[in-house]
Amino acid sequence: MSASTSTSAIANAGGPVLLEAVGVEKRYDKFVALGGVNIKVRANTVHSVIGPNGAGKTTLFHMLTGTKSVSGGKIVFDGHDVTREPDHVRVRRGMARSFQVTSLFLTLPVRENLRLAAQGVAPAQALNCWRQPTGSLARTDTVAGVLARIGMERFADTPAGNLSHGQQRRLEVGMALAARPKAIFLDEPTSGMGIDDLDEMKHLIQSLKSEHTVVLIEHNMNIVMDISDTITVMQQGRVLAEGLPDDIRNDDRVRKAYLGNMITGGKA
Ligand SMILES: Nc1ncnc2c1ncn2[C@@H]1O[C@H](COP(=O)(O)OP(=O)(O)OP(=O)(O)O)[C@@H](O)[C@H]1O
Repeated sequence: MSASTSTSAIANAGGPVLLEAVGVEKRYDKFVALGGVNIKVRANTVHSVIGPNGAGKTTLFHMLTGTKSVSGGKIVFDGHDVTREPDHVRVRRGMARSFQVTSLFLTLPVRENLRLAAQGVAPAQALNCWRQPTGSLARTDTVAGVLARIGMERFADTPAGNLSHGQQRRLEVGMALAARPKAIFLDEPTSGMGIDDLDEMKHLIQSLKSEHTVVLIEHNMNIVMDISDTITVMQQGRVLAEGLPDDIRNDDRVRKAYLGNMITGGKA
């Protein structure tokens, strides 16, 4: 299966295209990190990006969310050409990215973390007294909704630094949700998690697509195969294949390039 032959199956999954990258390139001097990536993410789906280390997954996230500029190509989000827009403008358009633990205020309770995120305050800005929080001051409803969504109501008053690793990872997702985004970008949300936390994170991600669109980088193939509507496989800065989980699982080139033992138990 190639990216093109699976298009008809993908066309039936999810809503209209919310995010599209066309021929996106990223070069670092002569090194080509992305060599012309095309991707279409449909609304209210979980769209996973997988591939071996160094394939360009995180670089693609940087391009889509605007944390780094493209060397070529085009990115359209929610009907707007956002290719040259910086990340904070894309956030206002409805993109949110979940960063790792560094995005938490460790000494503040969970509820306060979410309240600040709902106001658009990131830790990097917290000490910048010149920059006012945006939005209404008390986003009580948003915070309550997010607490319920991430299943952390009983930890609302617990300082983020006292949470377990798995709970902190869920709170990071909550921080992104507090901005009430259309699309949420999760970069390895299960990394370093124990088995119990994995299941909760899996259900949380799956639950998000009723109200959001999820773009996910994830190395845990059980989770990817269980919850993805569409999977894009990257290799050496290009899209190797795209399709439904079953298509990807059975794709010979994907098995050779990446999955192999990961999904077949060594019987590939
Ligand atoms: N600032 C940079 N300067 C030069 N090369 C870079 C830079 N950032 C990333 N790269 C290179 O681009 C390639 C893609 O990196 P990227 O982090 O996007 O891969 P990845 O698929 O996310 O990998 P992983 O699964 O290990 O996180 C790698 O070879 C990496 O070394």
